[in-house]
Amino acid sequence: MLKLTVDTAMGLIAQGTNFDLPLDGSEVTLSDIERCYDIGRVIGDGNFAMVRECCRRDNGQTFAIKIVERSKLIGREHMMQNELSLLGSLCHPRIVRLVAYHHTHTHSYLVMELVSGGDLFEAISERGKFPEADAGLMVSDMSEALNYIHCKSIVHRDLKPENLLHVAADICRLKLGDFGLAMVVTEPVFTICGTPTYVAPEILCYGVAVDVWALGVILYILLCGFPPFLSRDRDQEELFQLIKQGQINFLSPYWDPISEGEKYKIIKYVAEPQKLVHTASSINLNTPALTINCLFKSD
Ligand SMILES: Nc1ncnc2c1ncn2[C@@H]1O[C@H](COP(=O)(O)OP(=O)(O)OP(=O)(O)O)[C@@H](O)[C@H]1O
Repeated sequence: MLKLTVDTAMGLIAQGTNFDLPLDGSEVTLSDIERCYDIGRVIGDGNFAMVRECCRRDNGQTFAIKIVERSKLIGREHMMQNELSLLGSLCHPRIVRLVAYHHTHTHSYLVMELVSGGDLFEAISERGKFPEADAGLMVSDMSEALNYIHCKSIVHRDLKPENLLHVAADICRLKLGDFGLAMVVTEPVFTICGTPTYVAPEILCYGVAVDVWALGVILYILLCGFPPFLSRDRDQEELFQLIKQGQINFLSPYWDPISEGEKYKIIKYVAEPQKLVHTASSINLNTPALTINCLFKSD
């Protein structure tokens, strides 16, 4: 048995018990993993990973285990590194906690806090849209998470409903996960990435403001059930054109019950990051994040 050690650089959490696997990232076998964890049902999947519930055999604690086939990451190894080093360095109640990670010859295993209420994408698919009060709570949680990472100059770059997890079913409180595309920004970046619906217009030159833009898009979807920028033919070029024009429409009858004040705030909110990004080197996104935080509190 190896005594569990804390890797403070990675921000890994000590459990203070004997544990069967090394936590320094050195290679183990699948049977080592299975000896430590009872790996259960699938709770989610993405382009690169399958996420399952798991239970530590020694003390019965449950976690989510993200299983990544390493062959799928060839050329994208940095995604795993980001998730380990950036997520591992974060500790915030609104951000999914990374507990440990293990590698076998073929797979990587990220053991994370289990956030059991399902992701926001599923919730939007089921409920369509949310009352302003619930949307306000969720936006406030996202805003707190963003504020925390932005203060550390970390940009998430893939803020979308699939990466926001409900703490419990029917409770509108969220935690942010999937830091595969996250990076530290010290100067404007010139890479296009993310998911088209949530991509900001300044995709050719941006900073942490891209997360604030995506939050604006999510807020719009929460309130009416469909995205503000949409190509009927699913044409990505057309979608990017619409995003660059930045014209937000509040279609009737969907937006009729929502106050003019809220609509104005959404426009301001989506417009704000663009203004900030154009001030280039000294990007400070705490301001819009706080603005978002107050969106539903001021009326
Ligand atoms: N800690 C967790 N607790 C509960 N469910 C989770 C957790 N982490 C991820 N999930 C579920 O698994 C899904 C996929 O996880 P994740 O987004 O991290 O995978 P990915 O392959 O990196 O995704 P992408 O395709 O966006 O790159 C999430 O949408 C969510 O439903």
